[in-house]
Amino acid sequence: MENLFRLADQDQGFFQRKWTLVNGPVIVGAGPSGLATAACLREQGVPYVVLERAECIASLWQKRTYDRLKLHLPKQFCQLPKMPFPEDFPEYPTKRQFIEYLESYAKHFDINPKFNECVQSARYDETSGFWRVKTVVTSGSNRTEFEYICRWLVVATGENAERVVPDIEGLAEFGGEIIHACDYKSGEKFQGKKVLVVGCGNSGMEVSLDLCNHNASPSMVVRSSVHVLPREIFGKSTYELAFFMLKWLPIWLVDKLMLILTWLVLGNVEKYGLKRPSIGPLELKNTRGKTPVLDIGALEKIKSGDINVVPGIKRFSSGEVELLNGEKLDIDSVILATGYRSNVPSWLQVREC
Ligand SMILES: NC(=O)C1=CN([C@@H]2O[C@H](COP(=O)(O)OP(=O)(O)OC[C@H]3O[C@@H](n4cnc5c(N)ncnc54)[C@H](OP(=O)(O)O)[C@@H]3O)[C@@H](O)[C@H]2O)C=CC1
Ligand SMILES: O=C(O)C(=O)Cc1c[nH]c2ccccc12
Repeated sequence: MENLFRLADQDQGFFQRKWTLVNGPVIVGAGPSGLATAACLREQGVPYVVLERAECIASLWQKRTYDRLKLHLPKQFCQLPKMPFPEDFPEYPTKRQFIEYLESYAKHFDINPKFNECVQSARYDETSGFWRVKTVVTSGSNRTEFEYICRWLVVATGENAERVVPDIEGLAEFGGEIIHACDYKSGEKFQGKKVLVVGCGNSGMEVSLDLCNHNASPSMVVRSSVHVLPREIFGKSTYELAFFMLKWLPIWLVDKLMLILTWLVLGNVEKYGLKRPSIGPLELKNTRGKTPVLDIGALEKIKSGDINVVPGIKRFSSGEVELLNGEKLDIDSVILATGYRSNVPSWLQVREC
């Protein structure tokens, strides 16, 4: 303890840093994982503090998702521990239903995150055996620095904390609207527009489909390769099937079987410009974290030509994009479905081994 007080005192220089000793873990992030951790600790009677940079739980779900979003894995794979989804939820809950469930989950387990509190750094102090977690609390234009001292740190900030915005030549000269997929809500305002969707992950595919459904004309950039799988294979969830097979079979064999089954359901998708990676879908998820696309209708639109699949981008110019094959397209808007990244490396200070 003496060590601890010395530690906390070091920083109390010109302006006083407020600090608290947490008698249990500090959980960073009030998304599904942070909430699940907090609920399990609550049940065990372990105290904790949840720190959340946004002013609400599950901010990615509440603020950075489009209207038509549904879970694309069956509900039994997405519910949090100790409280199942309500019986009347459909197999694939909507974003609204999922948020509603998370809100009632937090309420049920009496989880009260500290909102608007952003972790700046977390460092483990070997001498004292404590974590030192520095935060900034924002309230209007006020910023207050704070520090938590705790024995355990739970990192629950996810893989999608920050948007990835690529630096593509000429993007600044394009002149039309450019948004990231996290700011896309619906295709309504793109009616009649020619839209370039950059990226063909689940976001790129679903945004392109939504644009079609709102009578816009999307071109979707596929710069490398992508695994498109059906959401269901012969009435069974593809994810469930893969999950089941993995109990008995090695991953390479499950990958082979999944690709055979996928071929039976979807046919050869490479002829539509959707080249498959050389590594199987599960192996790719495992080694590179790249999620397969679970098709919910975009493929039909690609086959019918309503979604135009195009190769990588060379450069943008005013109202136009030039592709790597030399083709030039007139476009009105650009949607960057270029993915997300974790922000953990920017604040978690771990010693290099
Ligand atoms: N219904 C659901 O449950 C949904 C789930 N998700 C999930 O959210 C997570 C994020 O998905 P998503 O937003 O699609 O991001 P992803 O990281 O999965 O995909 C990003 C895409 O952008 C491409 N890309 C990146 N930079 C460029 C560039 N400069 N030029 C051309 N293409 C580029 C990537 O291509 P490359 O592969 O060549 O790098 C890739 O196709 C995933 O886990 C996904 O499964 C997303 C939407 C819906
Ligand atoms: O949606 C995600 O983030 C997933 O991880 C889905 C997923 C991972 N591995 C799979 C294998 C087959 C189908 C879906 C998935």
